Amino acid sequence: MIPVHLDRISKSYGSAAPVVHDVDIAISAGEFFTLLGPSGCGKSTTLRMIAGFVSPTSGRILFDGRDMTAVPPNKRGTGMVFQNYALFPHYNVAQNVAYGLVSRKVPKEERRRRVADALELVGLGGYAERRIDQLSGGQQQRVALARALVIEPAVLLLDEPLSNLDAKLREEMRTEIRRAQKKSGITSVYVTHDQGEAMAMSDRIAVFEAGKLHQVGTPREVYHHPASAFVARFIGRSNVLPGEVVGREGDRAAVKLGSGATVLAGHPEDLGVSTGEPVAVSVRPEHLAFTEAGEGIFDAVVRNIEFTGSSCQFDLLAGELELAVTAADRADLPRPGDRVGVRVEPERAWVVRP
Ligand SMILES: Nc1ncnc2c1ncn2[C@@H]1O[C@H](COP(=O)(O)OP(=O)(O)OP(=O)(O)O)[C@@H](O)[C@H]1O
Repeated sequence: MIPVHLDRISKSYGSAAPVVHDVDIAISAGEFFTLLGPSGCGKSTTLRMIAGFVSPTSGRILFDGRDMTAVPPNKRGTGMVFQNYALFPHYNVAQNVAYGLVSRKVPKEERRRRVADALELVGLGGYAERRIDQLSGGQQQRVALARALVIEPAVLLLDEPLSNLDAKLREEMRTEIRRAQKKSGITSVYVTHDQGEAMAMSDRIAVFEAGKLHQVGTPREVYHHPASAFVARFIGRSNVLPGEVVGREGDRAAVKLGSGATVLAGHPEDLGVSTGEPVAVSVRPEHLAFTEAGEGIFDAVVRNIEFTGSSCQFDLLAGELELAVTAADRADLPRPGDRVGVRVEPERAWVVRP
């Protein structure tokens, strides 16, 4: 188990704006760490810099304190799992998994044992002799994972490994990947654009937008204390409410919203919030609740309701501001066209960078 440090790395192609900009991340030994963001945000480029397929324009990649920036990919001790599996179709399962051991000249007996262990680890114990084209997509991805794990890499790198699978299989496989990673203890870096996947699997998540790192935190931290409006909206849903700081109470800022109501909101330590400053406050839909009109932070009209089974999702209009509210299903909920008051659950408002 080794730590990985991305030491202020940037990447530019030609004279265009950097696709990765001054990213500094310290990944702990044994951690399952996810690079998350929308398409084109630079997460795959960052992963490729860790693998060594792409050289940073500036900055360094350190494995266990050792500078790997100039070390070629095959000398870094990384295992890769790709979206398209990249298996050899004319080899059977065991031959595919053994590939990296053959090229490392591992003796035959040891090879056989390690391949069997790796297949066991990914739940493919009885599949050694199967042809690749006789496997489902999920099984092929397990083979790809076993092939990466069998070489006992120092760092496991996974680039959107589940995007070719259907939704149900994706959920099963993310549990499998996490289980295998925990068992092997290998420091892992996972790339995805799927926030649900990132939340479910990761020890910590780095959220990227347009080459810039917005936040690094545990799933709970990025959900409850997003650093920016982008993170608040990208991780789950959020109401991002514009307002102005009018004072403080303890460690929280008093923010006057457009409706004239004031909310107390926590804020990131490094975000100075002084009186008079325009800010945005993030409140999750499940942290807004209904009250009598005139009693909350907003008066609103119910525009639409969606029943999802476990809850009801309300779209409201408060003046020109659209609000999302999630409530547990019950008989006395408001209906479309009703006028309602909306209040914030205590301690649930959070100041974010605009
Ligand atoms: N070889 C290259 N030459 C020029 N531009 C590139 C090259 N590789 C990537 N880019 C650009 O860098 C940006 C980031 O790409 P990257 O693949 O890292 O994003 P991503 O977040 O992984 O997106 P996706 O999920 O779509 O792969 C994109 O705008 C892309 O067009």
